[in-house]
Amino acid sequence: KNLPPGPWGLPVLGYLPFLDPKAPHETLTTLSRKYGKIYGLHLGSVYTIVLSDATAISSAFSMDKLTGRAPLYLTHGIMGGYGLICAEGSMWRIHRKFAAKFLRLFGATKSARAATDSLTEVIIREVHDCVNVIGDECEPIDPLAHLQHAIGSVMCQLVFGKTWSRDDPTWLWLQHTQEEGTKAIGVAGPLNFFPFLRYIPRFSKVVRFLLDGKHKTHQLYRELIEQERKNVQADESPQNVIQAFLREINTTSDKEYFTFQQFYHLLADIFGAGLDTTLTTLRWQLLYMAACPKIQGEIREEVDRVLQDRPPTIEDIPLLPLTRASIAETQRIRSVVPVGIPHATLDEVNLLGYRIPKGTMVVPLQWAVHMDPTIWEKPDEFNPRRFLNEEQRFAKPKQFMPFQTGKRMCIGEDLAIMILFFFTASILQRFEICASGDVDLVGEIGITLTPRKQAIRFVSRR
Ligand code: HEM
Repeated sequence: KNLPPGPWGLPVLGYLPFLDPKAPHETLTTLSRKYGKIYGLHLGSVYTIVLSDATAISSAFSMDKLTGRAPLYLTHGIMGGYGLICAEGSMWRIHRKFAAKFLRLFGATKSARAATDSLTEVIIREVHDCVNVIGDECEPIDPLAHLQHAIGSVMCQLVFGKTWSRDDPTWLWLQHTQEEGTKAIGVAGPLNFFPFLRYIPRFSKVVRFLLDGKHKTHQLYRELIEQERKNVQADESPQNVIQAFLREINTTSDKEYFTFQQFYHLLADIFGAGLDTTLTTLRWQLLYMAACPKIQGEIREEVDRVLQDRPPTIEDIPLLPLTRASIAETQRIRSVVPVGIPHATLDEVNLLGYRIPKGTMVVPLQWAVHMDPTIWEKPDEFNPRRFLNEEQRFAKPKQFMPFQTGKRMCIGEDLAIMILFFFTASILQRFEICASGDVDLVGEIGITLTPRKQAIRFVSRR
């Protein structure tokens, strides 16, 4: 049938029982070293191909026929194909365009320099508040709660047009639901491949939990929409995603795609996709700073030399190439989504000479690409300088793809880099980050690869 090579699996279960549940990305990477840059296997009933080469991923993900989402129970069953992350076809196309438009409008993309000032202000306010709160701590701490509040507040401002104080019960509840939801999705993993498992008590409980969390957050979004409705000014451009969507409902000719069901899912997607990934990256970044004091010192020296005592601005990004490179190196060495976010074929396609059937799940194996020793010398070593060119400017090789590539590439890359840059530069301006015992750089795999909870020391430099 001209399918790619790959390992045999068991009847019904396919290769699932042989994946290391604690590190599926490593099992898949080992297979890629054996079978090559494209191989196929069955995960339950889902036929899957795994790509572990940057050029192959780029050419695959540039095809229209590969813009589908993997046929998984969570994306298609629980999310029902709504929102942006799980949508396909016209729903996806229309909302991707809409999302790109409002991100440009809010200054969250490189091509929107004019509007970036107000967004910078929002981020700097939260960074400032965050470093002050961390500065008040006397003991080693896990900065998770402080960073979550700060980055969460940036996203809340952008998406809902409001923020909450750090001890507000609604905000604590929203963060908790988000966190537990992410864990539950991890537990529910096998359901993706065997939807019938939802009739088994252990899994039916998880499904109920996820659906319940979804309905309750949607209830909150409904209230936020009603509050925001009063703030919409007909003659002003929208200030947040809620206002942008409310305006679009009135002006669009694609009314059937701008329903309230879609509204709630889209808010959840932008908020969730923006918060979890950026927060996890920043946590890894601080851990690597603690684990590599010499590199931290060099970055701090750059920050001090360029910024002195003033807050960073967007124009500083190219002026601090080592700081920028350290963010990229963190994203390489600890891919937030090591297995990548899979796509699906909407029709039969030909890929690298193989016939890939319609409905195949296509995995862009970020871990294999980012840890390939033939591309990255000593890939296990944290070395930001691999992202500097001969002129010592920041440069991204094409094999670096934390945001993936092609038609469905992350729409929040510029925003994520802005947030990560402002936080990293400001934290290093104010503190020396020191280990408090061994730094655990292994992490835990769920939907994302996250650091284990652990304390580090923030030693004030003042
Ligand atoms: C370090 C931070 C981030 C990382 C590593 C990251 C990574 C990714 C990846 C790998 C994808 C899948 C792309 C694909 O399917 O080919 C994605 C999609 C997406 N990201 Fe991000 N992301 C980050 C930050 C953000 C932010 C700040 C936002 C908020 C605007 C965001 C919004 C989205 C959305 C809405 C999608 C779905 C796009 C689509 O399906 O068309 N992300 N992201």
